[in-house]
Amino acid sequence: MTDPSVTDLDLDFDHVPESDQSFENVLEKARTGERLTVADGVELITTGTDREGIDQRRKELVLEAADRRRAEVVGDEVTFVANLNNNVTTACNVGCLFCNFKDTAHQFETGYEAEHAGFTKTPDESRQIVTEALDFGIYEVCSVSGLHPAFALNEEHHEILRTGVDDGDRDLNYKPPEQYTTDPGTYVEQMDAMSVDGVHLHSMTPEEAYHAKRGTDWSYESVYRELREAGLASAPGTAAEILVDEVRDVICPGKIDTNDWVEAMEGAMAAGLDTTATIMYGHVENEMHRVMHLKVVRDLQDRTGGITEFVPLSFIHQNTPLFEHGVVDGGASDDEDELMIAVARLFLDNVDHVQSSWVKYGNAKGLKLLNCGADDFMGTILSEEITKRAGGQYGEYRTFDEYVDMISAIGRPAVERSTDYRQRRRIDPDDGPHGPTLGPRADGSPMLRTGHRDGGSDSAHADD
Ligand SMILES: C[S@@+](CC[C@H](N)C(=O)[O-])C[C@H]1O[C@@H](n2cnc3c(N)ncnc32)[C@H](O)[C@@H]1O
Ligand SMILES: Nc1c(NC[C@H](O)[C@H](O)[C@H](O)CO)[nH]c(=O)[nH]c1=O
Ligand SMILES: N[C@@H](Cc1ccc(O)cc1)C(=O)O
Ligand code: SF4
Repeated sequence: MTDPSVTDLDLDFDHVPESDQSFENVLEKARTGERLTVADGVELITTGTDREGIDQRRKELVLEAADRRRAEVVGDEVTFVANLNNNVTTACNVGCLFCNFKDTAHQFETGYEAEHAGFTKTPDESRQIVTEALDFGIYEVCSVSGLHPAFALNEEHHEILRTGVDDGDRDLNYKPPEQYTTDPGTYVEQMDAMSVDGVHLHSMTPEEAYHAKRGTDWSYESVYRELREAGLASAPGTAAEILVDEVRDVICPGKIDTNDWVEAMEGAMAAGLDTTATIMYGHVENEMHRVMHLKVVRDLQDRTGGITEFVPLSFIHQNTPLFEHGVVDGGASDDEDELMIAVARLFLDNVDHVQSSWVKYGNAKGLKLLNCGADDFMGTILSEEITKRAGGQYGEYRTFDEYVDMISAIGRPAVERSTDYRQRRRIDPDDGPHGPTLGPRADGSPMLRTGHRDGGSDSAHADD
């Protein structure tokens, strides 16, 4: 049976790609580094609103301008980090239509008999996973999770939420931990557990921060401060999707809106945390929405200065409700991916780094994008659930040797970096084997594929 909430989607958007600019004028503006307007960005990302489809010759001019800008802003180095992904739980009732990571939370309740593929880790289990990965030399833990109904910031928050539930308030998306087979602990306990031995903990998206303050009048800043005290070091600017509400209303009606996302990010930065920003594109949105999104990010960065990198995430469509219900028939094309990276580089004149995410693009395209405006090539990651569950094919792990080979093959210097880009080490390609050196236990030993706890199950070479 078709889900009526999916078939009734309103894709008749108010915002459509429009520009009163000429492509040549905007290209000249982009080349000289003048700040671009939304109309300018639309002209570039569409290769001219006066023509249908992508004009290949014009596209090359946009990519070339972005590649030059990248060289001016950050030089030729290509950076990456040694990181581990630890998703704490897949339990989530928010119901985003682009997501196949989540499992509806009732399946995690005690008494639910049927088998399911979801998981929840206790704080002790999270600590164990991080502790083991430290021995491989990682120095960043990236942790994003489903919004488990039993998650609360701390014990005080549990008390508030329990009362809310007694009042019959169903909007709180809360059920006490006793109702579940596995208790995820509180957010504070998870942060504390994952920040082992000075590892950099990158966690708590704006959506998760909202969940950690639901039902209270706490500010985002105070919530992020408490998480920071427990060990959090920076926050991922995911949950951004497309920062235009008419698109959010279609693909993630259960999520916080654009203003709330911005408020959460400001709160994180006011609490002293660095952040990243993302865009998840290539589904129902149009080019106008993509550039309006860039403007929201640029304005936020003008006010805060705390965004270290911008990460375009190309929609992985295969196993998602949007694709399965025929709302979209695929993801972004290669042209769209290239132009997204290039226009992000040209439009975001106040964000230094643009990431090419191999988990979304694979090795071959990921490398190409490093010549279209991107300068960062993500991280080793060790385990990737979100893209994999959506049907992504590009594996879960890259070793330092693979990184150095790939980056050297495009004639660029490979550089190991810390999450905040403040520490960097240029790697001599001839001096292998290569391994991380910036971590608490990183002594330069290679991160052997066989040594990884999921060893053998990844498919890092599937794309080449
Ligand atoms: C899966 S959520 C986990 C954290 C948290 N539940 C949240 O939404 O912020 C993290 C991000 O993964 C990205 N994501 C989810 N499904 C995806 C897909 N099919 N393709 C590309 N990115 C996806 C979205 O940008 C989303 O914000
Ligand atoms: N740290 C980065 C990740 N981490 C993986 C994500 O948490 C996630 O599994 C997936 O990407 C969701 O869309 N992914 C990146 O693309 N870039 C990172 O820097
Ligand atoms: N969307 C991803 C990817 C990502 C993670 C962390 C980042 O800082 C940037 C991008 C996430 O789940 O969070
Ligand atoms: S994107 Fe995040 S909030 Fe949305 S359904 Fe997936 S896990 Fe839940």
